[in-house]
Amino acid sequence: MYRVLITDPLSDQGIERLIEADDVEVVKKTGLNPEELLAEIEHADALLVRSQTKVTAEVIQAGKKLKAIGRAGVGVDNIDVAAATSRGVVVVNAPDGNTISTAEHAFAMLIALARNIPQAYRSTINGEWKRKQFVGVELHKKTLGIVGLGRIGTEVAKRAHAFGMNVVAFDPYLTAERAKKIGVTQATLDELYAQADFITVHTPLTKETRHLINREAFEKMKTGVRIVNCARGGIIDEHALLEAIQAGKVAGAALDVFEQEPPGKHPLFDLPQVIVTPHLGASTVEAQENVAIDVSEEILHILRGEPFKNAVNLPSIPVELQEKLAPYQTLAESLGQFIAQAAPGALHALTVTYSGELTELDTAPLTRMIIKGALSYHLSDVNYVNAPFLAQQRGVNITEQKTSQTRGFTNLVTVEITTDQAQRKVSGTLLNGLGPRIVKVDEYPIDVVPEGHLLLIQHLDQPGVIGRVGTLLGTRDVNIASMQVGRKQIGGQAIMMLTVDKPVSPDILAQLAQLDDVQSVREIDL
Ligand SMILES: NC(=O)C1=CN([C@@H]2O[C@H](COP(=O)(O)OP(=O)(O)OC[C@H]3O[C@@H](n4cnc5c(N)ncnc54)[C@H](O)[C@@H]3O)[C@@H](O)[C@H]2O)C=CC1
Ligand SMILES: O=C(O)CCC(=O)C(=O)O
Repeated sequence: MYRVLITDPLSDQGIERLIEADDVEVVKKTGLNPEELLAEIEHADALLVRSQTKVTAEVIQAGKKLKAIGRAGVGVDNIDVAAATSRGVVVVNAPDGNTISTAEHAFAMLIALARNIPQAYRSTINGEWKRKQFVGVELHKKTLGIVGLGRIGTEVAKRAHAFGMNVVAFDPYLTAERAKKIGVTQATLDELYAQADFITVHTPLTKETRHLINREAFEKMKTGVRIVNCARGGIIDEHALLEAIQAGKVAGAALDVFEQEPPGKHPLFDLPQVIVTPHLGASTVEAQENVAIDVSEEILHILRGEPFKNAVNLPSIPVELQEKLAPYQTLAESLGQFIAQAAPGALHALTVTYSGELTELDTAPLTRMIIKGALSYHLSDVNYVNAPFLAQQRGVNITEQKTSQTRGFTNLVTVEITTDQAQRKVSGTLLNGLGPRIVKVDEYPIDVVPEGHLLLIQHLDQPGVIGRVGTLLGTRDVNIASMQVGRKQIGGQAIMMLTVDKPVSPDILAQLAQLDDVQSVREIDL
């Protein structure tokens, strides 16, 4: 039974799938203080949050069983993703479910800002009738500058077109084709600042975007510009904004998000040109249901070991690619496990070479499986999420390459490692209908199913050696299920690969290594 802890208010309809799942126990505990959260997380297999819960490294560390953290929404700045990655915890979000709601909110803020709606409302209900004071401006024929043309920025652009606005956009990942398709003019930031009557930001908060809109940026803008931030507090330098409004450079600002949330009493709130909402972008019935459904499904997939798509700390893999790579996953992981056990010493470098039909595919996920397999021999707690991170942390040099040399196989994966004591190579293939096979160790051709208990014996190709190995194992009650011998030339170096029915004890391994013509013995458990 998986325990899923929910610590922020989520839509009840949205989490129905979790509640109804036979293998899940849902524990809802909102408003926990940090100590209570540390106590609760200890027993949780997954944690589900919105933006209130601060999922710190300490919380992740305390989650001994934690496998997944789900964010019902987009921004994961309340989660220490690096800490989750190093602990091998998958972080998933729900990036699509609140796009429309947030775009609509940004647009509502834009209109409210242009027409002074909140200020006029407050004045009117206070008994005033100040029609002259609240004269606004039209959006029609004005230029809207969008910084960040992702999901939400794009939806805002569509709405701006409906209002007859010209749209200029800056996004480092915006291509000319996409700009054309959306109907926006691609601009540099400086061009956008120089042209825009309204600016709305829709980027994540990153090192690059923190205080992107700062004093220098305001100086480059048109006098009378109006600014909207429904993305993340901190993208706009609030102090610089305050100065720019006081100086008359900025005519108004609409803010849904703040550097500190909740912001408490903020000097910006004393300015009549500033309108605010308490981080309401995603607060619609629809968005909350959508994100809760999406993230609940992702959590179920992760806990059940099924494919999932919205991981923040894993590269996203299109479903068609996942389907094509799925049959190779066992092969990849067992090649990693095999090679790590086949060579003594600390791993320094690992090179993976793909050939045949695999050269057509994005094989990065398979390399990740191979690294996971290789590291799991030396490290506990290594998984698909943290494997590359752990390898990098230990200075293991990972290389992935592709070659057209198929050596007669329709697909071939070769893993080569260098340790401080040895170099070894193993190649495997996926045989149609028969599953994974190890087809080569170093330069010796063999044909072995990569599973169970294996003995890899390096020896001289001399009469009697196979018999001596068989006799020793027989007298020590170790049954040999299969044996393969590979050699390059008669009487030269050779390898023997045996599949045995049970683990072999260290003293038997030592006796095997003492046999005449036997050079080395490695036990491999797959
Ligand atoms: N107020 C609220 O309640 C909500 C806020 N958000 C926030 O809105 C923001 C946008 O969300 P989405 O559109 O879903 O994300 P997205 O990932 O689809 O789009 C973000 C875009 O920003 C661009 N970008 C990144 N760095 C940039 C830079 N330095 N300059 C210009 N563009 C840059 C990216 O290329 C990307 O196209 C996020 O910060 C998210 O957390 C999202 C939902 C609700
Ligand atoms: O959960 C919320 O309402 C916040 C939504 C948000 O900011 C996001 O999805 O990035």
